[in-house]
Amino acid sequence: MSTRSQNKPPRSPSSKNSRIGDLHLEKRRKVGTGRMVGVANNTGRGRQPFSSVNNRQDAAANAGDLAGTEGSECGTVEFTKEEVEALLNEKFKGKKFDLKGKMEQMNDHIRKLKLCLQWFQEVEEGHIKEKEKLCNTLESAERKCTETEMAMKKMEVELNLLITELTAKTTLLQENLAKEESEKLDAIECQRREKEAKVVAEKLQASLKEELEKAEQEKISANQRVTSLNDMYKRLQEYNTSLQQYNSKLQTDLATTNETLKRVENEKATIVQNLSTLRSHYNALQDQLTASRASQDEAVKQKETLVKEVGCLRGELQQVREDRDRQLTQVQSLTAEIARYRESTGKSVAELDNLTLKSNALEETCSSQREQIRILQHQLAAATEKLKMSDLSALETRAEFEEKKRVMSELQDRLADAELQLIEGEKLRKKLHNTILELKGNIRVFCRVRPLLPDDGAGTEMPVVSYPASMESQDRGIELIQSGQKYPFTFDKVFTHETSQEDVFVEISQLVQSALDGYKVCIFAYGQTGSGKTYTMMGMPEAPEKKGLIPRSLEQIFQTSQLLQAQGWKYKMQASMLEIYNETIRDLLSVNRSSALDLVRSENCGVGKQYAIKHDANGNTHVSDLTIVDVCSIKEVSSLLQQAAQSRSVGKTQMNEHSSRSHFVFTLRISGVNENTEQQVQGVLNLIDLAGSERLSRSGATGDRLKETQAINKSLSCLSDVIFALAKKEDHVPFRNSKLTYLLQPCLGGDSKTLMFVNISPDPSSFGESICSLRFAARVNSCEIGIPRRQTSMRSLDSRLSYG
Ligand SMILES: Nc1ncnc2c1ncn2[C@@H]1O[C@H](COP(=O)(O)OP(=O)(O)OP(=O)(O)O)[C@@H](O)[C@H]1O
Repeated sequence: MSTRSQNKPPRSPSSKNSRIGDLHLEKRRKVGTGRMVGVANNTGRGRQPFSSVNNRQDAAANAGDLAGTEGSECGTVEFTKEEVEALLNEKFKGKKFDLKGKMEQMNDHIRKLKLCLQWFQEVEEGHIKEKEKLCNTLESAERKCTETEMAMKKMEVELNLLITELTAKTTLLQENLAKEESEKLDAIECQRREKEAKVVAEKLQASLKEELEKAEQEKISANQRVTSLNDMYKRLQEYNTSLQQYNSKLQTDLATTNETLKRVENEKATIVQNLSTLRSHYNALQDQLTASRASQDEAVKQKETLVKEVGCLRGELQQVREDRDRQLTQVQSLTAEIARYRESTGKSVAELDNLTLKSNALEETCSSQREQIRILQHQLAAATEKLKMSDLSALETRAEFEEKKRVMSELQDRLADAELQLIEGEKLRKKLHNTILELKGNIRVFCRVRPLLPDDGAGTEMPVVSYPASMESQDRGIELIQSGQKYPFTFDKVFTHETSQEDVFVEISQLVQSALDGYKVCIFAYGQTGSGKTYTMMGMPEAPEKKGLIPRSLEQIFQTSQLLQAQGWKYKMQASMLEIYNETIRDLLSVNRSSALDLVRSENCGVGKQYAIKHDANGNTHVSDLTIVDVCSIKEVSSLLQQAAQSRSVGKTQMNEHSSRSHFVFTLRISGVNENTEQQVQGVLNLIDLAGSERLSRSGATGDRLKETQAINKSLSCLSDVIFALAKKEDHVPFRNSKLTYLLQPCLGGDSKTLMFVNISPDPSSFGESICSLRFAARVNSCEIGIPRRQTSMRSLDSRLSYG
């Protein structure tokens, strides 16, 4: 057993070869011959059932024994390789002319050969049945996988629709809520303003009330003053009346006095008359004077008394007059005082009027303010009502919102459940996908035939490529035809010249997806120059439908990584691009533009930047000093691809106008971490466009081109050496013989998922190269590499996203 196979993990029971080996073992046990010499060991791989023969004679004798004993007993005989070889090499013994003896020996030999043939047919049938069984298992697994994928996609679409609907509803509700909230805020603001206005109005009312009270007080005091003035006026009027009465009394007294005076004067006149009478009488009396002197004296005395009396009366009158004047002065002063009082009363009245007016004005202001207050109160009541209403509606909206929130959280729970289911489904899908890949073999080979080009020798010869129509090799078989002879090949998939770029990509999209799941994935295109490798890998990026696998894979990687964000995955991508030209590595993303010159110098003088390839324990490849660029979008990678395309070594050959003269290696390192599960994955996607193989005789190359072609052919032959060594499970695999094989070591000999495209030209003149390519591809197809291993771990607290 080789060192490589010792290191390999135990093979799964589903492994095709071990199952065939087991079948053999079982069959042998059934036969019960006990002749299990080396079968279990040697047929364990299913590919080399026979060990080399050391002693052919013994083996032939064994075969003879076998044919003689078991063949007759059981009808089924098994042969080892040694036995078969011994049988084939068996020489007839006996004398030269013992024809009978030889005849018998020949008959015996023919019988053994028939038995051997019968055994071969049985083994072949067993193989075919097993193959059919495996095919059926594969188909059912694929069907299951497709169904699961369909269900997942459907569920995803439904969930996306649900999420969109919910998001729209939430937005609407949030808008409504925001509207309601703003209305509520407006109402609150309005209420606040109204409250302020109310407070101001109340303050105003209070101040007005105070003023009113003051005015009323003033009014009361004024009224009191008016009342007191009125009282005084009344009293003065009364006094005036009493004075007038007194005056009139005095006038009456004066009149009485005047009457008395008149009476007195009348009396005086009477007296004078009396006097005259008396004088006459005097005369008479003179006579009587004497007689009457006495009477005269008496009369004089009387007169004196009367004069005294008149004087007294005059004094009295004077006194009365003085009294009257005094009274008059008093009346005048009282009148003046009354006038003054009247004046002051008038002033008070005016003041009172003024105050009344002011009071009226104040009352009017008060009433208008009251009216205003009433309106404001009305408005306040309306605003409060509105506020209540908006509070109610806000409550309703809030309740509705809460309800919606509850529904939403329910839906979110359901969504989370569905997402969990999705994750589970995704896990199942990955598992199934990996099982399928394991069943299919870890290094798979797809064949692609390009269409005939105008420059090809179309129509001059018969077509060289055909596709068998049998169900068994549908989409998997290809036949090369030359001179009526068919050379059939079967691969994992055969794409005809009509297959579009998209259809090709569909077949590898799952493999690309594996890189995101933490696998190392390697896809490379192999074929003669001009067979469509660059078209397959890069395509024509300017025409979207003709985009090749590299841009399509990157688009898928970025799109899927975006989608996986919903499941908590965060990815970091780093891209690097290099070419191997004449066994020298060139960094295609180097900013140092002189690298091309370096290259020429390095080739010619053996100097220049040396990029060293190293593999670590995890099977990760590092190229020292290589530019690694962090990329976040397809746009960034596209511009890097453009930059690389411009730096690539391209030349014109007789077979291709723009021939890639180097191996182009695009590497995308993917580091993912799941924030929810703390799971970490590290995948690598290697996309390689190999330089075209070319026969020197056909290439017509000379000088540098010849050197290039030789370098290309050498590295490709190193690649085939590696593949052959792997196929033969040799102890030593010459990975280090070329930069290309050393770079691809983890993909070819490690735990990567590797896919090779073998590109074929349908041009009849390329038949030779095509058959070489197909034979090489068939060899690769039979090659086993390690079981793909996913690079996954759990994130520790302080770990960072980094490349190993
Ligand atoms: N499937 C296809 N459909 C249409 N045209 C194709 C297809 N495959 C290849 N071609 C055309 O064939 C020509 C050669 O293809 P391409 O340059 O891809 O070959 P190549 O194998 O990369 O050659 P080299 O090894 O010399 O670089 C190009 O003009 C390309 O457009």
